[in-house]
Amino acid sequence: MTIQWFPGHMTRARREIQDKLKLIDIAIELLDARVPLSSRNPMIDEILLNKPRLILLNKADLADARTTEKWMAYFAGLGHTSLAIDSSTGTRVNEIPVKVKQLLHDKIEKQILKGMKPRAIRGLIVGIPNVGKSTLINRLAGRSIAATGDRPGVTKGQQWIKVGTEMELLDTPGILWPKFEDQLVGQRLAMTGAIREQVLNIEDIAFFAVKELAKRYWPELVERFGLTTAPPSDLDDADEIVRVMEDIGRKRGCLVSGGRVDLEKASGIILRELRAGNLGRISLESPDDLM
Ligand SMILES: Nc1nc2c(ncn2[C@@H]2O[C@H](COP(=O)(O)OP(=O)(O)OP(=O)(O)O)[C@@H](O)[C@H]2O)c(=O)[nH]1
Repeated sequence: MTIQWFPGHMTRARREIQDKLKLIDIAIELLDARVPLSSRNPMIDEILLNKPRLILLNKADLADARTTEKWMAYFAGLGHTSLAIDSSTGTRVNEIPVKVKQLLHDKIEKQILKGMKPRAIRGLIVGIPNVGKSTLINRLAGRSIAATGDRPGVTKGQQWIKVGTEMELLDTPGILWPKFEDQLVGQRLAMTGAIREQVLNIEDIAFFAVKELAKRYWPELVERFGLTTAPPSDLDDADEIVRVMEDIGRKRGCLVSGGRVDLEKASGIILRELRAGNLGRISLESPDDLM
């Protein structure tokens, strides 16, 4: 689901998360492993302040494993512990309570030293729309709980979901906004399907996708679509990208009268297969780009 975010919504979302922070021991920041920077809220450090934090690179099943490793090293460099997971199948999700306990080790020790029986660790999942918050909550809870489509501003009673015996989660995640002002962020999120096609034109999104794929994953493109065309000689030449899109369209029989390629149809195919992971595991951002 895509939400329209206005400055007022952002302020309210931020306040709602900060109210919830008072109730919890740790924030669990969910990012999309394919686009960890673009799926990251630009104000996250200011919002979470000094709350202990675990970063989860979700949808790791769709991302390039080597690039995900690099992202984990990148976040370690910023002082954050991270874990790559797949909430849809549950891969490595059971490591979350373990990591959380490690991160709060000192606090738990202090409680024990004071003779207190440590209570369950309380966590809050935060992330931008479509990053997988509800899927993860349901996975951790072992049953279907989170109302997908929960929106900021809709108050309801706080409920704690038990995750094993030592952890509890707030049932409603904190919804954050992405970095809208950066056009590249919008394009990358659109490629993953996090931003609806109504906002950006489908052919434009597929154009960006083919450009990115030609840059890093040309062999995967050739293999998936059986391309016979040469790679673009200049990635900044729009005609060269469209030539590849047309070849994809021809290979998939997206033709209109006169033998022209139906680019809209071809675009739909490209995006659907990219998002479903049919081209292989693809990361659209790498820490190498930041060098
Ligand atoms: N392949 C894959 N898909 C996932 C994973 N986690 C979530 N998804 C899919 O991503 C889509 C969005 O997941 P949600 O759990 O609804 O995301 P959300 O963050 O709660 O979204 P909002 O309700 O819009 O805030 C759904 O189609 C999920 O099935 C994952 O680890 N791997």
